[in-house]
Amino acid sequence: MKIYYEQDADLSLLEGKKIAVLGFGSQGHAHAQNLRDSGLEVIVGQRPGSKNYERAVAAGFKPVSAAEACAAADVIVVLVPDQVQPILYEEAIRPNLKPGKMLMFAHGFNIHFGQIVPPEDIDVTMVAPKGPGHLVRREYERGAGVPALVAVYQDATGKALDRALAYAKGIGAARAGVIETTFQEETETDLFGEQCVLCGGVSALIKAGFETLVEAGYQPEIAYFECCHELKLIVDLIYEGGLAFMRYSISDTAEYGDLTRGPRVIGPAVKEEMKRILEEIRSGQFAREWILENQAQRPVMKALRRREAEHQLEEVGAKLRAMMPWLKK
Ligand SMILES: NC(=O)C1=CN([C@@H]2O[C@H](COP(=O)(O)OP(=O)(O)OC[C@H]3O[C@@H](n4cnc5c(N)ncnc54)[C@H](OP(=O)(O)O)[C@@H]3O)[C@@H](O)[C@H]2O)C=CC1
Ligand SMILES: CC(=O)[C@](C)(O)C(=O)O
Ligand SMILES: [Mg+2]
Ligand SMILES: [Mg+2]
Repeated sequence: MKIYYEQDADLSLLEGKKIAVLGFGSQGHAHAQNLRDSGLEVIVGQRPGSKNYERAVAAGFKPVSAAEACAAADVIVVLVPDQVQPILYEEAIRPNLKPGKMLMFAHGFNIHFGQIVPPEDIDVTMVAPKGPGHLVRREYERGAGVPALVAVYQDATGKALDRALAYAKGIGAARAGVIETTFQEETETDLFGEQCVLCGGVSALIKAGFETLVEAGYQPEIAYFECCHELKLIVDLIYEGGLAFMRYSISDTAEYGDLTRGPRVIGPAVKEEMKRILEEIRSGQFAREWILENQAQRPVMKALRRREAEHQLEEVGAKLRAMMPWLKK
C-alpha cells in the first residue's frame, strides 16, 4: 500500500496554473474554496440561475460557463453529478481539451464504465475524498482533512501522479492521508461501500430496528432516539478510536449484547447478499441499471424517494429534531 502525506506532495506543480472546478455542489464548493485557500487559482464553472450559482458568488467567485472555464484552464475537475458528466463532457469539456491538460474526477464511475473516453494526449486522474463534500470543507477550515484516494488513468505528461497529489494537498486531503489506487478499485469499492454499508446498509438497519420496536407497540419517538439519533453518538466513538474505544465506552451489558447478538443480525445471509451486490458492481450490471434509469427520467428513483419520505421514521424524526435547534446546519 502506498499512502502519501503533505511532505510527499508539491503544491508548486499547480502554482500559476488555472484549475476549473465544474459544479459548486457538495464536492465542488469544498474543492474550489479549499484550493483557493491553499493559494491556487480557481475558476468556477457553474450554470447561472441556481442556488449553487449564488453560493459561488457569495463565496467570492465569478462563475462562468463550464465551456469557458475549461477553455481557460490547465486542470479541469468534474464535480457535477455522475449521471450528468457524460453530457457535460461532450458539450463543454471535450471541445476544450488540449494536449497536456489534466482532466480530474472525484469518483471513477464514468471513466471505468466507459461513459467518458478522453483523448490520449491529456492526463486523466482522480482525487476521491472518502467523505461528504461538506466535511471536506469543514475539516479543511479547522486545519484537518478528509482522507482521499488518488489514481492515474492516463499519464500523458509523465507528471500525472505528482500533479494529482498536489491537488490532493490543495484540498487538504494529504493532511489525513492519500492512498494510491486505480480507477477500477476506487469505483468498485466506493459503490460497494455506499450500497452495502455507509448509506444502504445503515439506512436499512435503522429502519428495521425502528419498525421492529414500533410494530411491537413501543413509542415511535423512543424508537427514533434509540435506533437513529443515538447512532451518531456511537459512530463518533468508532470514528475516534475504532470498535475497541466504542466498546470501552459503552456498558458491559451493551458490549455483551453487541458481541453475542450483532453477528446474528448481520449474519451469513447478509454477507452472501453483499457478495452478490459486489458482483453486480464488478460486472457492470449496476452501472447499466443506473445509466438506463437516468435515461428513462428515473422512474424507480422517484417512486422510492417518495416512499422513503413518507416513512414514519422521517415524520417522527422531523418533529423531534425541531426541538433540537442546535442540530440545524
Ligand atoms: N457527494 C459527495 O460527498 C461525494 C461525491 N463524490 C463524487 O463527486 C462528484 C460530484 O458529486 P456531488 O458533489 O455529490 O455532486 P452534486 O450533486 O452536489 O453536484 C451539484 C453540482 O452539479 C451541477 N449540475 C447538476 N446538474 C447539472 C446539469 N444538468 N448541468 C450542469 N450542471 C449541473 C449543479 O448545478 P445546479 O445547482 O445549477 O444544478 C451543482 O453545481 C461525483 O463524481 C461524485 O460521485 C465523491 C465523493 C463524495
Ligand atoms: C460520500 C461518499 O463518499 C459517497 C457515499 O461515495 C458518495 O456520495 O458517492
Ligand atoms: Mg465514497
Ligand atoms: Mg460514491
